[in-house]
Amino acid sequence: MRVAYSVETVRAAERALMARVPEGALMQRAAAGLAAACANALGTGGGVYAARVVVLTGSGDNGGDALYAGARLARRGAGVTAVLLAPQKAHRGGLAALRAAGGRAVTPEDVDAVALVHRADLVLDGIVGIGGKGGLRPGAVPLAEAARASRAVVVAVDLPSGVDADTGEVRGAAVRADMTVTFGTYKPGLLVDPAAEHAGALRLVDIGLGPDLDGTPPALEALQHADVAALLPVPDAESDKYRRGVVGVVAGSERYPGAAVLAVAGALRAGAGAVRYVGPGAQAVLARFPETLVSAGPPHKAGRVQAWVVGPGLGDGPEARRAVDDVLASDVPVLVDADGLRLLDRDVVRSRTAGTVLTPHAGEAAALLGVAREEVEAARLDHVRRLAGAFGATALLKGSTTLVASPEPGVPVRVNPTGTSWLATAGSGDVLSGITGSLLAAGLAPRDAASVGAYLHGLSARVAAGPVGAPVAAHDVAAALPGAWRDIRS
Ligand SMILES: NC(=O)C1=CN([C@@H]2O[C@H](COP(=O)(O)OP(=O)(O)OC[C@H]3O[C@@H](n4cnc5c(N)ncnc54)[C@H](O)[C@@H]3O)[C@@H](O)[C@H]2O)[C@@H](O)CC1
Ligand SMILES: Nc1ncnc2c1ncn2[C@@H]1O[C@H](COP(=O)(O)OP(=O)(O)O)[C@@H](O)[C@H]1O
Ligand SMILES: [K+]
Repeated sequence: MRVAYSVETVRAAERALMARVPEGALMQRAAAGLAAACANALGTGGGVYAARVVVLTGSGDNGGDALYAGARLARRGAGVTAVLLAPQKAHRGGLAALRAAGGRAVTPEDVDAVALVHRADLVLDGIVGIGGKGGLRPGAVPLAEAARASRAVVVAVDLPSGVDADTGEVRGAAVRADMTVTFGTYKPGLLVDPAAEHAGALRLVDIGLGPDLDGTPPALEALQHADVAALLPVPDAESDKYRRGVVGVVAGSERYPGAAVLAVAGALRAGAGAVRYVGPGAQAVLARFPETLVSAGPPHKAGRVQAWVVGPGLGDGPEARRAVDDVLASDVPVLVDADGLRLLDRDVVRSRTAGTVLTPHAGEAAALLGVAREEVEAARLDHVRRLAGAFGATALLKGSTTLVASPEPGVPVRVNPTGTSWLATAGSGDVLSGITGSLLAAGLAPRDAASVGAYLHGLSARVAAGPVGAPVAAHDVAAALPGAWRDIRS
């Protein structure tokens, strides 16, 4: 499991650790890891010797880390120039170390710092770290823009400056890095868009915080292969199709029969022993998947299921509404997606005794919360938590960096590490609904079903798109599920 802790938790752990180690030790550990990562990045170009390194230096310890790392690179022969954005407040020890190693420090008033950045091989962003508030100050903006436009490798120190470490929000100008070297633990903002998109590749440097973080719940967690492998429902010798779980799918309409086919496609390959389909798309479903058990009539007459999926392509007529009410009245877990989200009654969801999983994209989440779509996209972590709290349900917010929040406060949000923007294709959400519903039917808890569902879905899309990347259709994602499943279990 990859975990991210809030700034408050990081600060407390750092205080505890600092009390036990010599003064400055943590910063040296950070700087050593940072310099090694920079040397590595330069190694793929011309190497450290004679490389032109510019250190964008702010007023806090983030600048201190960057200056000490700059000193280490200077000792290995790099030409290092620190651009001091707040000359009076630049970290004294770091500055002295840089000068002693043969580096120099300038201010944007003395020199054309933008031109320096344009000529650099490597730019270290030590403007601001976990102490940052808001976007970049105006003085730093042209330098951040120049770094992005230049050929230099841009390495952010701890965080790309200007992004919010706790929320993943970017409320102003921010550095865009090729790589972020972060210290002690990941911060939530490094894993959640839009901030995550600014971070580039992530490197974690161990500074010894582990023991002081243990025992505090992280703010965010990301499953990895081993975690998912442990959760996947695998049949044993005693299994039969009913014990593996039966998932009911209420999806599709005369107008959108394809949504039914895609939801069933996901459900069939995600662990349940059987799939029941209820709705007007039965013919289309059977033509493609003869193994589906289809029935007409209301869902509660379809036979026993261990979980329902309701919503994809359902339309919003009276029958669709009745189907949503019918399913929500059941005593088994229910996943509500797409049109179902427009038809559900919040109080009904809140009063359910079995689990409910809501799977909106940003637009649907915005409608459920009565806010603008842009607000949800700008503050995904905040809104997924609000959604789960408001509906007393597990909320899976789709999009780049899909998030899963539980209704109980204090439970870490899960962020999905798989996925690809090739998934932004019509119908791929229907496949996700089927997968996640199938996992619910197989007995996974709502939070596990939603996060494992997103993981499988994202991995399947990567498998389907291939290592170089190519357009995939939603049915390709469903077809790639067995390959993703095998990859996780191998
Ligand atoms: N505390 C520790 O033990 C360690 C801290 N480390 C480093 O220290 C950093 C935190 O240092 P600080 O607490 O000094 O905080 P920062 O260096 O992140 O920033 C604080 C300073 O930046 C200014 N500032 C705030 N928002 C700004 C903005 N938007 N634009 C420009 N300036 C802004 C503040 O006025 C303040 O002077 C971490 O991110 C990490 O890089 C590491 O050395 C590891 C150990
Ligand atoms: N830019 C992106 N990067 C990664 N995944 C994405 C991106 N855009 C969309 N997706 C994923 O694609 C799927 C689209 O689902 P959805 O919006 O419901 O579409 P549809 O209703 O057409 O099925 C979701 O799983 C979502 O997380
Ligand atoms: K930074």
